Amino acid sequence: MNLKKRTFNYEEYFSKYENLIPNYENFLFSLKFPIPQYFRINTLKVPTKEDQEYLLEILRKKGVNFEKIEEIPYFYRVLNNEEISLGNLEEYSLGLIHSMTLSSSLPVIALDPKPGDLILDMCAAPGGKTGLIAMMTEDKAIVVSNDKRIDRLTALVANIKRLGITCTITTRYRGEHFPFGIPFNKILVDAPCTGEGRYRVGLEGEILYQKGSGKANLPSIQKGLLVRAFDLVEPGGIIVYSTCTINPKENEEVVDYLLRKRQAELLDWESPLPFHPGITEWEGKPYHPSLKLSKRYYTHEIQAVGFFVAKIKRIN
Ligand SMILES: C[S@@+](CC[C@H](N)C(=O)[O-])C[C@H]1O[C@@H](n2cnc3c(N)ncnc32)[C@H](O)[C@@H]1O
Repeated sequence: MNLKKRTFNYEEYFSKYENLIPNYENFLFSLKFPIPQYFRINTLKVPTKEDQEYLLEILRKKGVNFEKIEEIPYFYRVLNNEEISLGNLEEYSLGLIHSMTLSSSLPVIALDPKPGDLILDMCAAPGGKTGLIAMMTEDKAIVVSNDKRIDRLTALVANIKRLGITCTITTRYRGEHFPFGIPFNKILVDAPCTGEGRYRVGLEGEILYQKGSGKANLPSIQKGLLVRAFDLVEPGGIIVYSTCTINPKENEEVVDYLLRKRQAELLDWESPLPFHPGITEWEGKPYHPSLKLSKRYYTHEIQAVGFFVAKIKRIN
């Protein structure tokens, strides 16, 4: 396929969101800069304050400049982005740290995993959120980490091993067909999406990191995943639906679809990062008013990948 045919000018591409994205000009400007790298300390392998301080000191000595993220425990922002590749560090190979964008923690914070929970991570690979769930529950929940792609499952299993996690079972199903019979009390649907929250802009105004055009049916896949998650979770259980895209058709409209099909309600939760409420209308189509409880995160406001997060409760 001719790659040029797939790339768009960014101003043209994002113009449909001009009235949706706050401080739109700042948003466009921010796309010209790389998103900072972040890492988190893996407390499963580095549990004590003393060892954490020692680890940070070693990283400093190796030339990693970073600052602590006050809002989210154990996360650090790399300040000398261009000079550092976190994945090449020995501390990464040993599983003492894990690199993941800051906003990737938000769906897990919304899920609020606790020791003893039985959790399905429906689209789990390569495992950033599974790893954080394991860390937040001190490896004491049971986490079924599922993904449909074998190549990505390989990366997931490698990450689980590297991070010293023992509480996971990995499975390979299309989420829409994940089998019934396991009484999950929490399910994370970190859905495949167009990834607009990751897009950056090249020197000629071309969009970088844009995925292929074979994703046209994403909203229907996302709806299938979310409805199945609802049917799998126990009554009273929690589902978190998240994407790293801006498109309301992959976000609010998917949750709106669930609210029309099933007895579900949106829940509020305390966000550590600034957000904008979900929208209740797009291109003339009204969504359920409670969608304002979902949360939109924009790259230029959080200096991380843009995200959408909705916390949902199964009522009956
Ligand atoms: C946004 S990524 C997940 C990232 C992951 N949660 C993490 O934190 O590392 C979406 C994942 O969904 C998987 N996927 C796509 N379609 C799927 C389906 N129908 N069922 C299950 N997984 C699917 C993809 O292979 C991809 O790994």
